[in-house]
Amino acid sequence: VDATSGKITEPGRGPASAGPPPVVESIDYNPPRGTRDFPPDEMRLRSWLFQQFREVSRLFAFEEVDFPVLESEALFVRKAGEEITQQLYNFEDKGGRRVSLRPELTPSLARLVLQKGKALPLPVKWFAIGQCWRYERMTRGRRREHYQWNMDILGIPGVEAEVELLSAIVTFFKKVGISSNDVGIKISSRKVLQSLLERFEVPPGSFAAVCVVVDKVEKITRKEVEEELLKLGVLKDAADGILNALSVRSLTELEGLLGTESEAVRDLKQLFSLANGYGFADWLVFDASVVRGLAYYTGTVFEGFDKEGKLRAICGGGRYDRLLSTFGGEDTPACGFGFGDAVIVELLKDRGLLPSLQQEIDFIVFPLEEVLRPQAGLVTTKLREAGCVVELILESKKMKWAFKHAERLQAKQLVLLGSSEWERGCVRVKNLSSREEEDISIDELITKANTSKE
Ligand SMILES: Nc1ccc(Br)nc1
Repeated sequence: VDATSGKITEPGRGPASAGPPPVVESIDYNPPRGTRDFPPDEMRLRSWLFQQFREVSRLFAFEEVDFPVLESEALFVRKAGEEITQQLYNFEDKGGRRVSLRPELTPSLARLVLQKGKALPLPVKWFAIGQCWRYERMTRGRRREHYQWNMDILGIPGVEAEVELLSAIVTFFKKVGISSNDVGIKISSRKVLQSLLERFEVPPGSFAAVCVVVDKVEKITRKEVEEELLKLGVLKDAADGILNALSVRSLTELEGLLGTESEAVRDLKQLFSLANGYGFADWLVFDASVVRGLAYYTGTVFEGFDKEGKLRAICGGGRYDRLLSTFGGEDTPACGFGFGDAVIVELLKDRGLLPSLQQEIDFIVFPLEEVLRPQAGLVTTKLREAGCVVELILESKKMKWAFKHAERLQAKQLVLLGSSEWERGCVRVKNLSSREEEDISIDELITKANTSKE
């Protein structure tokens, strides 16, 4: 590979007497458009973030699951006009199958639950962290992949499930240093919209599509929303009534609008009351305009938002009681959320809450003479067996290089093997912060290492 141009040549092509082999093509060192590499610094932050996701999921007694990033396209084809289904990263594979990179995890989770069938006791409490894809026209220059943390509860029809999920989200925020001054969670129910559509005699078959349009209300103008609603058979006065109703500012006002028998009002009152019991009601805000953009939500919907109003939704979720039956399964109550890896990092950056993450090296082992390399290997193995992070210098180097290397890696201690010390059964250990040094036996070194790791 030519170091500057990155051009590669195919070795061994053409007759022996021919000149240099032809350049076949140049390799672009950047990842495909809209995708990211994770070099060590970024990977440490991603691993830290996923560790927080996993720790919260563990505390809530959820089990981790995963699915193929490639799924049958049929899992995601829906007719409600969602952006997510219009940007499928889909194609026909070499076997002529219609497949797609997953744009979300919920349909895969539903598929696995249905695959397990009655053998799977309910409630199911599963979480997953997976890369999701969209084919965004590069005109908008947005990313085409992100990682999403999902938690889902299946088999619980009541808002007790939503409250657990909301508590998990709040637990995560608190764990990374975010408070209810920084972030809130908007709560509503699609049953609000359902009641309004019934009141205005909108055909029930357009419910999902209406939700998808109404979800755009903060992204496009009200006039454009009304035009899109009109195309779905929602007449002007109905559209006005619906959009005005979604601006109610309290559950009391909502009850005045929908009546005391409203399921939406009952669910939301119970949800807020339970959240109060858990101690996180201060994170929640009723907001009737929240509908979320996924067609399959049927009840409670929620989204995390930053109170400075600078960022896109941090996370979002809701109840999807009909999804499994649309896949041919039994009607199974379900709710869950998705939490992306991008907005949360922007928020942590903005709030100065990014953790400082360095590689942690306990020992650098350095044979001063190559003849002592096998012995250096022995010391290294024993230190690693004691649970220490050890960097063994793999080439013959000068002492000055070793010290600079230790400095760069911020290693704690440097173990030097020299023939005179070795003949006395010792190694020299330099503490790189205190600069103290001592000759100690290997057994003593390992004993100290074990003690430090207990
Ligand atoms: N659904 C989805 C997939 C990938 C990205 Br980036 N954003 C949303």
